[in-house]
Amino acid sequence: MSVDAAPVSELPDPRDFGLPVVTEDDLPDELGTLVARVHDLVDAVAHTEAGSAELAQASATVHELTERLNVKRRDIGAMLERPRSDGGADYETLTNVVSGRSNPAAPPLVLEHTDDGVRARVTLNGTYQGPPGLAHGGWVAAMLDQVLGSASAAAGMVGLTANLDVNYRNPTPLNAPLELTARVTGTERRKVFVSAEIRHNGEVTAEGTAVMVRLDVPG
Ligand SMILES: CCCCCCCC(=O)SCCNC(=O)CCNC(=O)[C@H](O)C(C)(C)COP(=O)(O)OP(=O)(O)OC[C@H]1O[C@@H](n2cnc3c(N)ncnc32)[C@H](O)[C@@H]1OP(=O)(O)O
Repeated sequence: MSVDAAPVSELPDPRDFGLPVVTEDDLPDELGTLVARVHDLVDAVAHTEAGSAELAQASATVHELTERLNVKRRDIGAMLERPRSDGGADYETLTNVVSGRSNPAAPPLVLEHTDDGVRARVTLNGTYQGPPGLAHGGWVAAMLDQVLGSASAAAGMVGLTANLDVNYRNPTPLNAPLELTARVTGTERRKVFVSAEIRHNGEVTAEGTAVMVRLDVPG
């Protein structure tokens, strides 16, 4: 097994897969503000103890807003194109549920490239609760899946997760800063082997490994 990453400049263009592509210029600043506020709204709804009248009023307001926003909907599968300093481009799924820029359900996870892979920082609010006061194991796996896939993509190998293996070492806390790290550990034909960890205060709460299978570019 060896690490045999393709140059990042060879990353596939989502347009070749028939996916719509938007740029940061297509995203108004107000969308970012709305996403952050709806993210907070979900947490507020999950934990409110407001009375019936207040709840009825809030429900009507939210319903009206939903109708207004649904008048003009973006196509599902839209990809956000971000220019790189070397002239190439990075792509991310705009509504990705873990890291999507326009998805209020995303934690949101802020990701950066490192010398050996990727690092992400995130704080999960009470919306991501599983056991009382702790992060849901499914979300822990989802976040690991995301950084594992991103590490593969960062190495020039965009693929889908074929296999994901998670070990929960310690409870993952809510409302506390978490750090995720991931890297490619090897390749074999179209298979990309990746590993990742989640840490809180330097202590590993969960670790994962995955087999990503590289996408075949159409044509
Ligand atoms: C920037 C990106 C961030 C993305 C982060 C999020 C990542 C995700 O959540 S992806 C979504 C979840 N994953 C999916 O939906 C994938 C569903 N599965 C599939 O589509 C297919 O099974 C797929 C694409 C993985 C593989 O199918 P296919 O392209 O036909 O590959 P196939 O020819 O069968 O296998 C290729 C190699 O992978 C291996 N392989 C296939 N499945 C597995 C598996 N489950 N476990 C281990 N190895 C596997 C095969 O053995 C073969 O290896 P070898 O070269 O040694 O013979």
